[in-house]
Amino acid sequence: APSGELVRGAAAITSVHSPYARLRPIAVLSAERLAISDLVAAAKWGTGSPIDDPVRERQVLDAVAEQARRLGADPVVTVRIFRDQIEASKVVQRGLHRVWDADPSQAPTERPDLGEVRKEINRISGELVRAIAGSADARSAPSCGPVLAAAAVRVRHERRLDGLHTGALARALPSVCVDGDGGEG
Ligand SMILES: C=C(O[C@@H]1C=C(C(=O)O)C=C[C@H]1O)C(=O)O
Repeated sequence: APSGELVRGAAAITSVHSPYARLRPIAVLSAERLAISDLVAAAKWGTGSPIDDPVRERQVLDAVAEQARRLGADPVVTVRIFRDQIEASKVVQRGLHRVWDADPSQAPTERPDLGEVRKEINRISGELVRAIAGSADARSAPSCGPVLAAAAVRVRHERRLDGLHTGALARALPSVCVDGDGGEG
């Protein structure tokens, strides 16, 4: 039989309370938000709608701040993380538009409705606010950076992310850990 120590070690890794279990959903939801950004890019392609939409960004940031407050989480930290999520979405959109400009045969032939796509973004953003609110301990632990990086690598492999989406995922995450680039430290 495995030693008690081994069992406790495995339990610590697989527990829903482990730092990995707390941080992995942030990486997963960030990757999902970036996958939806492909649809945002398709919705805007050929319409003249700009990739940067500061009015919509303000709405997104105000909404997540309010959700964080309702959950008793820190709205300032939540907004900081979402500024990176938005930048990452624009990395994906610009990258795809560049590819489609260079080779129009790769461009989407159907145009999704931007309003519908944004409803999906809102849903994922709400889940992400919950994941942020539930991970305060893991985000302030010294292990946060390495654990989050491990989660991102795993998501990259599971979802077979291409270079564009891998780079964008890295752009989405630097403020998640309290001592990350966006932190006060
Ligand atoms: C995703 C969009 O593109 C950009 C990114 C946003 C986001 O990540 O929420 C919001 C507005 C745009 O600047 C969008 O227009 O909905």
